[in-house]
Amino acid sequence: MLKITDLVKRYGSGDPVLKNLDLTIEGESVVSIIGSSGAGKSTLLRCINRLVEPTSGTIELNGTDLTRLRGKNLRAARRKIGMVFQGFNLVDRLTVMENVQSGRLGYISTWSAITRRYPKQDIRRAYELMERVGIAHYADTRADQLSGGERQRVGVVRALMQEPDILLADEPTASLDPKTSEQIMGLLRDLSRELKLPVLINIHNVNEAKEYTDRIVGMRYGRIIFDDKPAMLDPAAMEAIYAGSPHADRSGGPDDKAAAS
Ligand SMILES: Nc1ncnc2c1ncn2[C@@H]1O[C@H](COP(=O)(O)OP(=O)(O)OP(=O)(O)O)[C@@H](O)[C@H]1O
Repeated sequence: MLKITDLVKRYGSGDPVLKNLDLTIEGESVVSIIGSSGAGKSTLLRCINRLVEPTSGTIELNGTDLTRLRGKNLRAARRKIGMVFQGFNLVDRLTVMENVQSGRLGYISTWSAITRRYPKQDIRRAYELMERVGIAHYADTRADQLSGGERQRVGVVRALMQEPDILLADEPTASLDPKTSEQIMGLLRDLSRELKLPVLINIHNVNEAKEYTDRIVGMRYGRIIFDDKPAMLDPAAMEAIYAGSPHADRSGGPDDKAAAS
């Protein structure tokens, strides 16, 4: 369970960009965070894995307060947080298998990692996951030979190799065409169910949030102003979240066919 309490983030001496946020995510559920540009969605995700240092408040993952951890304990806790990125963050010149195995860094010895002598069980697990997402035949292919959707599948498998307790996805479909984008969202939803893994997705595409996630959290100016099932995201809620922001912010950008109501 992820339990965020009274989270504040201020960059430098400016106004807080996260203002006393409370958010709890239990069990296997797919939660999307929506909101206009600058609402604080990425900052929230980055506070959870401590890429950004929270100013105050607590972030508990299965009972451990992540905000208090340092050094070895922080590294151990981070292993339990899988991250999927908009730009995939793969190492292009490495193969798919090598990229996927980088999710095991921190679990295996430095020597094994440098010599790429991965433990048998890690190779077996990688193949299982790659089969599951349809990229096993690319195991020995360089990452830069793959399409965007395939690269994101590599990113997902790499995150799952960490045996995470939660998966965070920062605009995971923003670089993909609409069809591929839907496939990746469907995959994240299905994997959440199969692996009983909570997934938190920062997403601009409201239609995809409605279709593929169980719960929508709407942010505005650093606060959560909507937190409910997708069906409850009515025009009034949309207006509260997006009032005054450009149309593209409310839907999926220029490629999005049907604007959110
Ligand atoms: N490293 C930083 N230093 C200073 N201010 C920052 C930094 N990162 C983000 N901000 C500011 O914090 C606010 C929230 O930004 P954040 O990126 O979290 O919003 P967002 O909702 O994810 O936006 P987008 O959808 O455009 O990615 C913005 O005003 C932004 O300018």
